[in-house]
Amino acid sequence: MKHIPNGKYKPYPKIDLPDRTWPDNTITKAPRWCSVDLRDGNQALINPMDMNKKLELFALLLKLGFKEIEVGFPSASKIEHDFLRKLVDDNLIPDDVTVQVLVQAREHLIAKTFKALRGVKKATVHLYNSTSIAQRKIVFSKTQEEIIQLALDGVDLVKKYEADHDGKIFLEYSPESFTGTELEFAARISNEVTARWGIADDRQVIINLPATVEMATPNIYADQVEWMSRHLDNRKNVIISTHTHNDRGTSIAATELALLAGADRVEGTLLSNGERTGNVDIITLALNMTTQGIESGLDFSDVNEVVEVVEKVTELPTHPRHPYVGELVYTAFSGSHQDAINKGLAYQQAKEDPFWEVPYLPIDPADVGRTYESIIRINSQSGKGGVAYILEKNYGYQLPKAMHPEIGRAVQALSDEKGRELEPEEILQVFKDTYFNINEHISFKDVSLTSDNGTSKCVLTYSYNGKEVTSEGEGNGPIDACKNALMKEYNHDFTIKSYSEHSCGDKSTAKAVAYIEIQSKEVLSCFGVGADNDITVASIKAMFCALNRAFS
Ligand SMILES: CC(=O)SCCNC(=O)CCNC(=O)[C@H](O)C(C)(C)COP(=O)(O)OP(=O)(O)OC[C@H]1O[C@@H](n2cnc3c(N)ncnc32)[C@H](O)[C@@H]1OP(=O)(O)O
Ligand SMILES: CC(C)C(=O)C(=O)O
Ligand SMILES: [Mg+2]
Repeated sequence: MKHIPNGKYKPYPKIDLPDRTWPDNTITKAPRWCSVDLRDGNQALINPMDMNKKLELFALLLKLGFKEIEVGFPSASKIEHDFLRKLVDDNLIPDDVTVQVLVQAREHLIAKTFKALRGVKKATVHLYNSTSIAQRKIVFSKTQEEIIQLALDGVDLVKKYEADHDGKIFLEYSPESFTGTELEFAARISNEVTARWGIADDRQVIINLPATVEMATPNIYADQVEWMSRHLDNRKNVIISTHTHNDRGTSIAATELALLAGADRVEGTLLSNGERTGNVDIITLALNMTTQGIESGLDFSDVNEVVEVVEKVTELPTHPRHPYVGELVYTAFSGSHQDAINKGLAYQQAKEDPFWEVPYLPIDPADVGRTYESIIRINSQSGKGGVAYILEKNYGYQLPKAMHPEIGRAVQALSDEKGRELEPEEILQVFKDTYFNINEHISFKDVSLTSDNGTSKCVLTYSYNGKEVTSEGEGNGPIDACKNALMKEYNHDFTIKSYSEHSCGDKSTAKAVAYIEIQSKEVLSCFGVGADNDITVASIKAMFCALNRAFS
């Protein structure tokens, strides 16, 4: 690895909180959710959304159940302004939804923001300024006092425009780049902001603690949130909000631990769209709660629709392994996983208690609008159980368990040869080639059967080495009678080791399928399959199939 100069990177300091309580807590209820897709998500896009895309995403967010939606930065550009106006003018904001707008502590921007908010019944004005050591020094060249003054000037301006606004205004304040800010300073500026706003029981304030850049392990963020929770004045009227980014890949963990540490509200996006590595993914957070039996308050019962809309408006693809929604997350390729899922699904279906205990699947795919059909796919890592599953679920063949290794080997030979995943049709073709499209030294032609006092009698016609033969036989059942008829001419001795049958298809197209396993001196086990409208004929065909496979 390239040499990195000593001291270029430094460890993030520990938080002095020896009596931290969050490690002993558990999440028992959902937080207040706020989507920032239309703002943080949008500002990070190669092509920011146009009006139609914003409207489509807004409609989706409402459908999912969001009650707080950051709709943009209306003072930033015409489209941001026009979108908010469109929502207001076309009456698209439901009464129980609060729209949120982001703004800097600058008068002309706050003035424009309130102009755009005209007619909004309930809005959160989200005021931010960076408080981090680096930004104070590099971007603003301001002292702590000057940065506090900047924030307080912003609060004064919001109050000034609030007075003329016909509707309810809530204040959200973000000490932006919180994770790069000394905790004492973050608490001080937040307390000055809430006091200047006039925090009270009927005038609560959202203090958002952004991991604008994720800089440390998630336990550190939890410590910071607990520390702030203890140091914020009038805590009962402060809504502590999280806003995590995913620079270190742990935004989900950081948010969950922050909830343990006392956060009340979560800002995030769908599928993690947002600056750089993205904002925290609300789908994952919410469905993590669902899998713990907690009502998330959001409806992710059709994740495919969510993915479709988000991919369309962001023009970004979704990783196939994205938690809960990726194309491959309800699919198992490897044999032991397939076997366990297969058994687990059967077990789950058979029991009355709803507790979900299917191995390898932390959530029932049906609960998020995904199907069982795609669960098991076949490649060279797959086992016999997966092959049997595909043949049963897709084509109705219920292969006896003892037959699984035989067909499993045939399918694996093909996937090894192809070096890729096999489609269900290719697996069916292997099945047909193995049991139906085979060389025949002996083939079934016709049978007539009678029964007399428990004895079956048959007249069996078949061709053997090119010659047509008709012979009679008796036995304790039709198959036994046919076997005895056959043995008068056929020169391979064999016994029938196992037999099973089932019907396949719906009433109008149903046919019988039979499986016969034979054994002889030369062959320990060989299966044959037969299908016919008549179950007895299907069984005889299965016997002929087994003989052809064993002795051709
Ligand atoms: C972490 C986040 O996601 S924060 C949100 C970031 N989102 C965006 O920036 C998207 C929308 N932003 C924009 O369109 C533009 O930046 C605007 C319209 C807001 C402002 O545009 P402009 O004034 O033309 O340019 P710009 O953003 O570069 O302004 C920088 C100035 O604002 C100051 N500034 C930056 N943030 C703030 C703030 N929160 N409060 C007050 N002043 C601020 C800077 O110190 C700088 O001051 P200087 O000109 O004295 O050096
Ligand atoms: C505006 C703020 C909250 C933000 O997006 C961030 O800090 O990441
Ligand atoms: Mg952000």
